[in-house]
Amino acid sequence: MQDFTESMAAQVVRPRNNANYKGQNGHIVIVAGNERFGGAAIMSAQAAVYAGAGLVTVATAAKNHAPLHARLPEAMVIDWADANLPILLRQADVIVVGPGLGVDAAALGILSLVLSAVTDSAALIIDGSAITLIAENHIKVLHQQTIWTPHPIELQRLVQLAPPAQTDIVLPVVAHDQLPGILVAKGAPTRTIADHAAFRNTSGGPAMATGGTGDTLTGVIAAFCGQFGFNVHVVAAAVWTHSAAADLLAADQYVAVPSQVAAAVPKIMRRLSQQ
Ligand SMILES: NC(=O)C1=CN([C@@H]2O[C@H](COP(=O)(O)OP(=O)(O)OC[C@H]3O[C@@H](n4cnc5c(N)ncnc54)[C@H](O)[C@@H]3O)[C@@H](O)[C@H]2O)[C@@H](O)CC1
Ligand SMILES: Nc1ncnc2c1ncn2[C@@H]1O[C@H](COP(=O)(O)OP(=O)(O)O)[C@@H](O)[C@H]1O
Ligand SMILES: [Mg+2]
Repeated sequence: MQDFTESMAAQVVRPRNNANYKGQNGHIVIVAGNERFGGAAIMSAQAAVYAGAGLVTVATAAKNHAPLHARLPEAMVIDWADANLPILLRQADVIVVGPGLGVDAAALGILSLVLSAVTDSAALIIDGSAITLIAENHIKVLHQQTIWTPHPIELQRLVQLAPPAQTDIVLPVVAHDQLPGILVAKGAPTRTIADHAAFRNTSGGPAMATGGTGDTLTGVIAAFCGQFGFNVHVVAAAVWTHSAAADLLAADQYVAVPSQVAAAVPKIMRRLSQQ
């Protein structure tokens, strides 16, 4: 497994053309946030906006609409029970499903809807509750452009491998056999794995050990795929950038508060683009 460094991230995050417009930077649809976990949807959406997504729409429980708009006016919103959601999902360049989704019957229904609406050309980021639901219900995901973002316990649910067995040698084999697309095995360090490449992240640290850090990562990965395409280097660069933003805060804060991490991402992207 190869270290993923700042100079590798700088090969992904290049300066924008002068004529660049929002339609070229990806329409992201984030399906997230039940009545308890609205914050997860807000953090994912904030990170997507701050990492440069062209358009961000959040499909979430009705209760979360006003708080989302108050915190993040850049994001659009749709009720996740709205009959138009499948149309929106079919228009998306990148879909995030799972942060704060919950694991009840309603959440399972929404996840099934997403899995049936995603088009072949869209990237699909599966996180949090969606991973737990897929594992518990033995759902087979066939979508090729999938990005899985489990923490070690979610990964254990998914592939029946306890955290100590999630080694650099074993994970690529298991990912190849069981998970289509790209695996982001979060931890210290996070490893980003595809069929022909595997990277160990070199940024980040324990200041990130707080609820919401993973929700924020989903938005950064989504925005990177929306702007730079779907491949393992782009995803590893998103992981590096998210943790580097946390490192920036950790230089003079004990805790890298997730919404502050999102707010620091544009600074890191600017630094990368100037290299
Ligand atoms: N503000 C919010 O709305 C938040 C919502 N969240 C959502 O809440 C749902 C449940 O997620 P959770 O991850 O809390 O619950 P889970 O039940 O999936 O996993 C939690 C368990 O995993 C363990 N764990 C996590 N990382 C670990 C590591 N690196 N090594 C060893 N053990 C580890 C925890 O200690 C805990 O026992 C998800 O949908 C998530 O997106 C969380 O992100 C927290 C914040
Ligand atoms: N000690 C640590 N060192 C590096 N990264 C960490 C550390 N602790 C947590 N993280 C990062 O924080 C994130 C936690 O994700 P997750 O558990 O899904 O959070 P949540 O679901 O609460 O948003 C991952 O990206 C993980 O790599
Ligand atoms: Mg999580």
